[in-house]
Amino acid sequence: MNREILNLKNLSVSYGDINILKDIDLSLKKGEILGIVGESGSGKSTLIKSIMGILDENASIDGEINFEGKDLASLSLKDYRKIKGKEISMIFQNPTEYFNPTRKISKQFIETIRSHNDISKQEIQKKSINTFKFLGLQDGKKIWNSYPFELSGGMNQRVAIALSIMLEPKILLADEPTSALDVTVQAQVVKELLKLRQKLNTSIILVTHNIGVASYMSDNIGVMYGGRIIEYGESEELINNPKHPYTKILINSVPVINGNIPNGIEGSLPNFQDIKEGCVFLDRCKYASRECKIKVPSAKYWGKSHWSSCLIENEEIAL
Ligand SMILES: Nc1ncnc2c1ncn2[C@@H]1O[C@H](COP(=O)(O)OP(=O)(O)OP(=O)(O)O)[C@@H](O)[C@H]1O
Repeated sequence: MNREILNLKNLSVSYGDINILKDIDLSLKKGEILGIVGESGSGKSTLIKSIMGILDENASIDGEINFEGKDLASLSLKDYRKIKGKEISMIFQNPTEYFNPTRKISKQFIETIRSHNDISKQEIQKKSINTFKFLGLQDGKKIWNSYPFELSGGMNQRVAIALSIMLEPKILLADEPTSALDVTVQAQVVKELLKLRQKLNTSIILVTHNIGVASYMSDNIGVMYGGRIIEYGESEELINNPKHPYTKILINSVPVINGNIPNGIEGSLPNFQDIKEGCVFLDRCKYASRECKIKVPSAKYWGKSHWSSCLIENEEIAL
């Protein structure tokens, strides 16, 4: 059994007076890929930014982020900096957030790697070109000497992935890593992330709005709604046997080749400032009862690790 590498306990995050993440409990094992799915605005980025220690200045954090025996939420910025980028690294949705457009790739790699490790420029160049190759980028020398604007979006994303794995992080946080790319490049990036896990046993948290991508890649999936995890389980089990009405809607909204075009998801997420008591999915749930208005559902277990938080008896919820 692989050991646990990250454990979030009662993690809550607020921006000013507005609470966004509420009581998140999650665990990640060595070599595990955990998918976090939900619509835009459900709090997915806030979750991984809090693990990476890059929340905006107006954010406050409560609860624990335990990484190899240290609670990251209580570390000083200086100690956090030693971990982030090296032991925990992140791939952004848009590689332009990563690179400075006016500086060559080589300079940016050397600077980032040297801020953590004392290795020579030649060694960094050699390792970078090998990492480019590992990610299917053949012309490594040319890329090394390029500016980001000279590379395509797909190439930039893979070079950004190369930089984030150069120091062989134990955890890789991937925030919609494929959504800015065209479909063929998306498939390549997904394959490379899987290869990375296979080669280095890296643990990955993959944030995506696409439950199809999450189910293909992840061992376990957490479904996020209104800043809460509302269902969690082993991927295949969760996809084949969803329990929360929102998970069922999300699964039905995935386009199927040669199948019906899904209708999308009716309604919109609640405003965070309006979430008070009761179930967070209340306004969009056609099964909601009076009890759902006043009671926050606790986790109901359907198997060893599969749980959902919903008060409605599951037989009543049609797929
Ligand atoms: N610095 C901030 N100050 C105030 N509110 C913020 C800040 N950053 C994010 N939010 C709010 O937090 C909520 C959750 O945003 P978040 O980006 O985590 O969601 P998301 O699920 O990742 O969405 P997306 O897929 O669009 O990135 C949103 O309502 C957003 O407006």
